[in-house]
Amino acid sequence: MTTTQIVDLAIIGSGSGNSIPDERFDDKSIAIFEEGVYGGTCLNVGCIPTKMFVYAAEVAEIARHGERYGVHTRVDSVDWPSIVDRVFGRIDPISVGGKEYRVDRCPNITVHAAHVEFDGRDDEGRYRLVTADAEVLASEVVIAAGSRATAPPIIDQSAVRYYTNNDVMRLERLPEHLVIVGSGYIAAEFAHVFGALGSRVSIIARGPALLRKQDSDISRRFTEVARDTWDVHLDAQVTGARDLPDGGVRVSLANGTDIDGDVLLVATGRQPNGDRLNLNSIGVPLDDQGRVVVDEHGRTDARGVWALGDVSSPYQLKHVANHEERVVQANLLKGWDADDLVTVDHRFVPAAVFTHPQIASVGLTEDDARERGLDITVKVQAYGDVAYGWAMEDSTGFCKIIAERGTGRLLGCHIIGPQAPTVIQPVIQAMSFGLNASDMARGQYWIHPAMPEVLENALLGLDI
Ligand SMILES: Cc1cc2nc3c(=O)[nH]c(=O)nc-3n(C[C@H](O)[C@H](O)[C@H](O)COP(=O)(O)OP(=O)(O)OC[C@H]3O[C@@H](n4cnc5c(N)ncnc54)[C@H](O)[C@@H]3O)c2cc1C
Ligand SMILES: NC(=O)c1ccc[n+]([C@@H]2O[C@H](COP(=O)([O-])OP(=O)(O)OC[C@H]3O[C@@H](n4cnc5c(N)ncnc54)[C@H](O)[C@@H]3O)[C@@H](O)[C@H]2O)c1
Repeated sequence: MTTTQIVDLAIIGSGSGNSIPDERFDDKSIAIFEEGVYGGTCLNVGCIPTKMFVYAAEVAEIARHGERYGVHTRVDSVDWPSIVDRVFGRIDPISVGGKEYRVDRCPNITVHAAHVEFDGRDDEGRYRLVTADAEVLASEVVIAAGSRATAPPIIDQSAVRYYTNNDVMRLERLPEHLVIVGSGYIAAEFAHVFGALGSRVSIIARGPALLRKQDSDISRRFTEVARDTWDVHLDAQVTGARDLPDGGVRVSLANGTDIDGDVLLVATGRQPNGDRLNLNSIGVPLDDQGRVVVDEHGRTDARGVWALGDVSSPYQLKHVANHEERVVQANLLKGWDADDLVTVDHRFVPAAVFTHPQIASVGLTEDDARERGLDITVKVQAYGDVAYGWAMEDSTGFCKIIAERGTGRLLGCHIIGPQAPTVIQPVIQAMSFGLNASDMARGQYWIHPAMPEVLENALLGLDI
């Protein structure tokens, strides 16, 4: 039987959307819809569990290479089931607790554990949201429905058993040989995790390099390191995939190569979930990438309907989804027509790939800057040429800074090497607050001999 509920606000998705209702929303009736695990991607199948596995992988890497520094360590064995238990033994209760909090301790909030879609508007202009057993009429709606893993049709339609980030972290056994299709963030992070923990890893990339959206020098260096570490297939076109009688999988390539492994991971991008919301019924368009179209305040074309995060953002990153959530949250409180609505800030969005070596970036790549016709100066500083990188005997890491000649305006920074996501943070700060390269380099102390000296030396080396 269908029940009907009338609410002030409906929120689709319990990832970043779950952070919207705080005490300032206590006087509003709210419905939250969640078709999957409460808490969304980052908590359950994204950032948090992956980085817990990455940390275990780092521990293994350090143990494996201790010999080089005169410390006699090695990896005796890896207890994969206990790693899985530790990770999800900590994460699952957070999801359960988050849902219980909303259900039991927020009297103004109803949680619908169901898939929801729009079904137009009622006579009073409220949005009609329908699940299998409920109808909710909402004055305002926040679409925070995220994105989902996609697989190329050749794999999806082949009936081969494949994994995505949703289930690969819960494998019962560590695979002997993991085959990964894709060469972006998720491929790079899981190659590191499984490789360091003891799996043989094959990566199948359709292009000539891995992590091709990075600055080309970073992508090139990472590809070199990856080829020394894993079995990497570049310019490879998948022509088929099938299960093998022994329980393994075979991925076939156009050049005639068959890659046999025991687990296939597909990491070929994530599709925004706006196509599963019947948005036509309320006149909200998707752009050519499938994202819900929003203005700089998070408003869609339908009055009272807002969107944020992976479903609408050009950046599929949690810190961006969090930022957009805070913008939409503030604007909901101000009101749709307020003349002081908060604006999203996408000027300097940083990102990091927690693979090995770590990678971090902010701003323009060198190619982007040149394509824009900017007059630039570029400095590449090796980790091995500053004290801490030298102490580590690092031979692959570097920091690349791109600045505008004449003004010293910082345009981009790209780092590959130990602690890259931490080392880059001062550049994000400088760019966000308008500090130029010379002032940043000379206007502060840099702790000696800490890793950020790689950044200091890169800045000092610019020919401004
Ligand atoms: C493996 C992996 C690792 C990642 N690591 C990082 C990282 O290290 N750093 C980083 O910044 N970002 C990372 N990301 C990206 C980050 O997880 C996402 O950008 C972020 O979680 C998006 O948040 P969101 O609120 O937009 O969507 P989500 O958290 O995905 O929430 C959307 C929710 O909506 C629900 N939903 C969708 N449609 C409906 C519907 N019709 N009805 C009901 N419910 C619905 C979904 O079930 C989901 O729970 C990673 C992603 C993955 C996959
Ligand atoms: N550390 C982080 O911040 C982090 C970690 C994981 C994921 N994420 C987010 O999640 C998003 C999704 O990650 P992802 O790795 O799936 O996507 P991605 O966009 O990073 O990489 C997709 C890869 O799949 C390849 N590909 C796409 N279609 C293909 C096809 N038909 N056949 C073969 N290869 C194909 C692309 O060439 C690319 O190498 C990322 O873009 C990122 O925004 C972030």
